[in-house]
Amino acid sequence: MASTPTTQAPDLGDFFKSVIDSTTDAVITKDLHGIVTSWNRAAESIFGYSAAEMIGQPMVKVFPADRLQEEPMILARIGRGERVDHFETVRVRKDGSLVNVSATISPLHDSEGRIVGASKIARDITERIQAERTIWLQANHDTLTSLPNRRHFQERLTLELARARRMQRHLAVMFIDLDRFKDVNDTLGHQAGDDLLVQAAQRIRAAVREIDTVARMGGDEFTILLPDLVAGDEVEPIARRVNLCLFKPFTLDGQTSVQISGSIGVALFPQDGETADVLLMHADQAMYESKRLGRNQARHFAKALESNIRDRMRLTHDLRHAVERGELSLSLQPLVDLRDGSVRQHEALLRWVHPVFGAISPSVFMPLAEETGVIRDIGDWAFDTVARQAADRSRAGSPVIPVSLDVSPVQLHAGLGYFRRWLDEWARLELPADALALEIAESALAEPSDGVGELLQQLGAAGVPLIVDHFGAGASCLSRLNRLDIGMLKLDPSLLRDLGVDGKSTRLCEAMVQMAHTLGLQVVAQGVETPAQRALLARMGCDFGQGHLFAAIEPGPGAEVPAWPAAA
Ligand SMILES: Nc1nc2c(ncn2[C@@H]2O[C@H](COP(=O)(O)OP(=O)(O)OP(=O)(O)O)[C@@H](O)[C@H]2O)c(=O)[nH]1
Repeated sequence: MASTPTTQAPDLGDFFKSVIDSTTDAVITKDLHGIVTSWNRAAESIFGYSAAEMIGQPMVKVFPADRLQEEPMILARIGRGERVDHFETVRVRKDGSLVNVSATISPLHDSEGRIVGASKIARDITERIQAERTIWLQANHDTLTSLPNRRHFQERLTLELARARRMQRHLAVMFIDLDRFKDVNDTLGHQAGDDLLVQAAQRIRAAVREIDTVARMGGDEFTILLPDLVAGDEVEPIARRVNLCLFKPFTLDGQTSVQISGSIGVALFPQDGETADVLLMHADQAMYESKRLGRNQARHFAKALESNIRDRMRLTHDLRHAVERGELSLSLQPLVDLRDGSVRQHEALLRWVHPVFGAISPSVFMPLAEETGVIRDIGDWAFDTVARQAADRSRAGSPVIPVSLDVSPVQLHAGLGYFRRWLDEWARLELPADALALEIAESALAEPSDGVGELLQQLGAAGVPLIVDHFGAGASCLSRLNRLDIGMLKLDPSLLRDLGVDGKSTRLCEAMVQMAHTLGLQVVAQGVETPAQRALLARMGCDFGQGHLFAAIEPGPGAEVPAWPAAA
């Protein structure tokens, strides 16, 4: 800065001039019209204007456009003889940059006590404000995604609730939990998981309105605050957009394509809760309802709870007609020979696409089908479909690939008569007896009633290959394996989770494969997802693999984004 005379107020003695020029605070005086009358060295360095450039100029020359209204307010207070203490504001430097200042402005009096202007002492607090901002950002934001964190979200929610109450508006809280995110970490690594979280955060942010707050609550949980709603039904299309944006494949590490989905719960103010805590809790509960009903969907808290029972009744009712309405389909999952990669067999899995609710997870409809006994009709339909397809292939001269069907305890309790029709029909179609296998869950074997044990023996004797499904997931009943005519064991996917990562899990799998082979059983590993798992299983002698690695993750009907569940 040029060494121009800086203080031009004629009434200050040399002593005071040197004191004022030696301070690091800007010391400025102005008249009652806001015209600068003195400007010390520190003012020159803080604002970048020399005294010559400022004296005689309006003080507002250093005010940003959006703060111009502060000057009349300050001058009015000075005119009333009041002081403005530690006023924190922003000013603009000569180079256009902004500077945060804390100013104390006091009235200046002439020798007769009349107010003639104001003195202002201003301190540059830019560094302090930036440090405070950094601390605030760290305390209120998630470092991975840069989204607001739980604490910030709760603060915003509390503020917006107060506003919604005042303005008589609605407000919504959305709770989102990614589905099966753990699998991404487990199969592709934590870094890829992080990458997915960052991309998911960006997608969710882009799917909502500018005024909405998206936060990361931790792990794979996100929340959205939707303020200023006229009615709750505005939330539905937003929830849909969020479901859709998460359902589109993600590219991780620039190359691996991964598909996930999200389960959403919605709670509305005021109908579902009046406070931040209650709304968050209810949105969370509704999110769990979405998970329970098959994931990849959104549920509204009140509707979710109210309609829970109604939905069950409706699904139970509709399930009875699903067969005749053509809503069921079978998806064939290949069992791949781990030695040469050939497909030796298929498992036929049931899919149900409900006309209103969309794809319903088998984990939802199978228990209903069992409770109501409808599973017997559905089982018959599955058998007839499989038999027809096999007969068509056979007639066309193609080899019949063996297929297995899941059989529930309810079907087993129906006795041999139920299966006799299947066996007769299979024989009538001149299909190979060993080309139809039945899969029985390990749990059904644990304590089979006498009738079921006998039935399994009869089926085995009739040449029907029997497979134990989900072996190793529950109470494995090894003695049954020996007594019944079981030909194959399917290891539960949970056994593969830590394969190759954790030595114990790897040894456990190996031991199960050896044990099965000792008993003369073939082994299928279910839930094979990576080439590394496949190679390891092949090395330990496992016969077959089944899972995403072999069946491309095709969306198919089971993976459609379902409709918002309308209250029936
Ligand atoms: N990569 C990564 N993983 C995280 C982070 N924070 C938590 N996790 C993992 O996120 C996973 C959350 O899994 P859950 O939500 O319990 O389970 P999920 O696999 O999503 O299954 P569902 O929620 O039942 O669909 C856990 O495995 C955590 O270890 C993180 O910052 N980065």
